[in-house]
Amino acid sequence: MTMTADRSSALYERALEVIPGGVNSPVRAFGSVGGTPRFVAEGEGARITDVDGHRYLDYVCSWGPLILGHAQPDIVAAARAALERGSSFGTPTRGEVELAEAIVERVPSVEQVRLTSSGTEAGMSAVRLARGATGRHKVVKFAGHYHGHSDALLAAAGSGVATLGIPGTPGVTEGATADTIVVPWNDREAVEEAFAEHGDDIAVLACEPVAANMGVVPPDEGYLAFLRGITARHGALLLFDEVMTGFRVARGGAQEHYGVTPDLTTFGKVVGGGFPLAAFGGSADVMRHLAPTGPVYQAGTLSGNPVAVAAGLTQLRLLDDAAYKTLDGLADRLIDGLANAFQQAGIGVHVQRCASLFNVFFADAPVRDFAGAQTADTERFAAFFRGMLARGFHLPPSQYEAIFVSLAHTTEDIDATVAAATETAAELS
Ligand SMILES: Cc1ncc(COP(=O)(O)O)c(C=O)c1O
Ligand SMILES: N[C@H](C=O)CCC(=O)O
Repeated sequence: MTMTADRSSALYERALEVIPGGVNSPVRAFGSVGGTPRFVAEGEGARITDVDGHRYLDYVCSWGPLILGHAQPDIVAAARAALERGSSFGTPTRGEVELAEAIVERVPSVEQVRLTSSGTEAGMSAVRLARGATGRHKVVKFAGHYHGHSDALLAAAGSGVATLGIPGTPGVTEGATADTIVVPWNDREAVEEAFAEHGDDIAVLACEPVAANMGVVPPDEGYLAFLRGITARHGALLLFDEVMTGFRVARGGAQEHYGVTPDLTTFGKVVGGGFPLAAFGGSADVMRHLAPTGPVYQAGTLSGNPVAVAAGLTQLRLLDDAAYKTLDGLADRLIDGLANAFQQAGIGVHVQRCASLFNVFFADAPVRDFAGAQTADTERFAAFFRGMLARGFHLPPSQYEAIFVSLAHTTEDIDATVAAATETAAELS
């Protein structure tokens, strides 16, 4: 069970000299679980191999995009063919139109869509558009929800901000968040109070329809419909950040799963097929405010990059109803197995989920909001993470993140994961 990580450690030492914290996104550091991040040499299907030659069953899947697994042959072929035709043109291509049509067809609330290179850009642009379209200033967001790292949305954020316990980010001025109102998730009264006080000036209420950057915390029954109602009554826009949930929890995302229609939606991860591509969209009436049609400026040198577009389009086309059924079935099997493993070990956990999006909270009670997530036992999560890594299972290195299964995982993989979790849980008890 002792695994040497000599080459990963050596690369990490080199990285620490030239890259802040040795990583290009904070969640990749093993900050809250201890040890050295594994430097990956290659991935295939559900597995990655690190530079020391160890193979891991991967449950990070690039933090969500790789819903079909690593180096999926159709995606590789589509990206390669696109690359051979040219990597970027800075002028429109057919693929962009086809990807926009594919999104619009799957997500009825979206009549028009603009492609960006990251979820952060999509969220930032959607908020700017909401402000421009309504002529209002304020944004309501939820504690523990993460919409990327643009200044106005970084207040009380989840993901790495939560993992590292960063209270507020230096460099984000008070002015930048002065119009951001943060409320607790699943709390109706707090939202009502925010609208009672600022209703005339709220441009947009943004949420992850399933919170998945503070662990996975689904909305209480009827909560999304409540948000739809109150925003509509006050003339504010409702923004669903479906960067995580889009094309994962259902073909049409969380809005299809819960039957609630937002005004604006952001996408990322799955829509880019593992390449830097994201998007935001909404009704034509709202989207017409964007330049060049309207005055709200938004742009990007590599937006709609043809290689990323080819990969994303191929991935979306492969995700039919049967694919989601299979994915949810794999998640069912894993979730049941994990719950049993911890029950046998006498360890209290709550495995929270929406479709195939889930995580394990070491907590006595279900988690409904960020404050609840913060009371879960992160030390125990870290010990579980280390036990699983040593057995060849690569989980996200934080309880504030979701665990991702892909269609490349097999039932045998899931059963092997459950067996490893059973051993690890027995060690923890
Ligand atoms: C829900 C959500 N929104 C936005 C983002 C930001 O996307 P990106 O990392 O591509 O900037 C992420 C992930 O990082 C996310 O999970
Ligand atoms: N939780 C983040 C997004 O989903 C993880 C990705 C990152 O920030 O690197």
